[in-house]
Amino acid sequence: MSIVDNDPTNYQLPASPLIQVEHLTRIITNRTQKTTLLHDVTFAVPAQKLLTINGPSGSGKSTLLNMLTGIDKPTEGRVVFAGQELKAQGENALARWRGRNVGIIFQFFQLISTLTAFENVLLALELGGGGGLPRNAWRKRAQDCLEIVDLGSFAHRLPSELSGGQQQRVAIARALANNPPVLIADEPTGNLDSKTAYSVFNILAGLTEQGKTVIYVTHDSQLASYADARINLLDGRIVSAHGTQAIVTAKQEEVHS
Ligand SMILES: Nc1ncnc2c1ncn2[C@@H]1O[C@H](COP(=O)(O)OP(=O)(O)OP(=O)(O)O)[C@@H](O)[C@H]1O
Repeated sequence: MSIVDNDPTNYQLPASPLIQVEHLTRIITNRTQKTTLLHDVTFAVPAQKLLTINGPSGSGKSTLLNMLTGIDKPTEGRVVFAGQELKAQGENALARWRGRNVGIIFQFFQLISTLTAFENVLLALELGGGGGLPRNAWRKRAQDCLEIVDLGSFAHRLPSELSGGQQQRVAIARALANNPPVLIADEPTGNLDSKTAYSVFNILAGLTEQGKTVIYVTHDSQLASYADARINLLDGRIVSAHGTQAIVTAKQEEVHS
């Protein structure tokens, strides 16, 4: 077991972590067996950086994301977000916390097909309460979010009139609508060709300069390597990490990549 912060390009003072993941273990028990989906996972998510969670199918990425968003609870360990432990909150409080603090971006965009790009973003403001803005500022905010992802002139198109990459940019605009400090993207480019994937990755990476902390889950190790910080998972354990304080729990002979 070792603590690593071994990226030679990480010469700046590390930003203080916004999210601390401490000894997370998730075990599922059914009638016949116990399955360990995550095993003693510890790392810090640096504020205003993009951190990738990388690993092959079945390595535990989605399980870990569900803990980070408070959708699932760990069997052991805890997630501490800006000093507050998630587990300590009830379901309703957690849902409110998610609405204020986390914008989620999905692999298949999950835009509402009958609404325009603008209306999809506006709906997020209506459902999320506008991120502290008065109602009369929401339409401008929706348009501004589309401008951030360079889709201002596509605001009145339906999702079916947009390319896959453009739809994912609308989904990023929607995630930004209520101005959360953290964006969590679950295989956001898994459904896109590599060139489009790279441009969507760049948009998300660029948002760190506007103060956002981005957690980006991907099975694409090349894309993951462009990130400020990354952890690599295999069989529910961290097998390596760069640019973040993480505890590697895999034994050397278990590392396949
Ligand atoms: N409810 C469950 N019961 C038993 N095993 C589960 C359950 N949910 C997930 N698993 C197993 O846990 C492991 C981790 O799954 P997880 O979905 O977190 O992986 P992943 O890295 O996100 O994979 P993918 O890239 O394919 O989405 C897998 O082996 C999966 O089969």
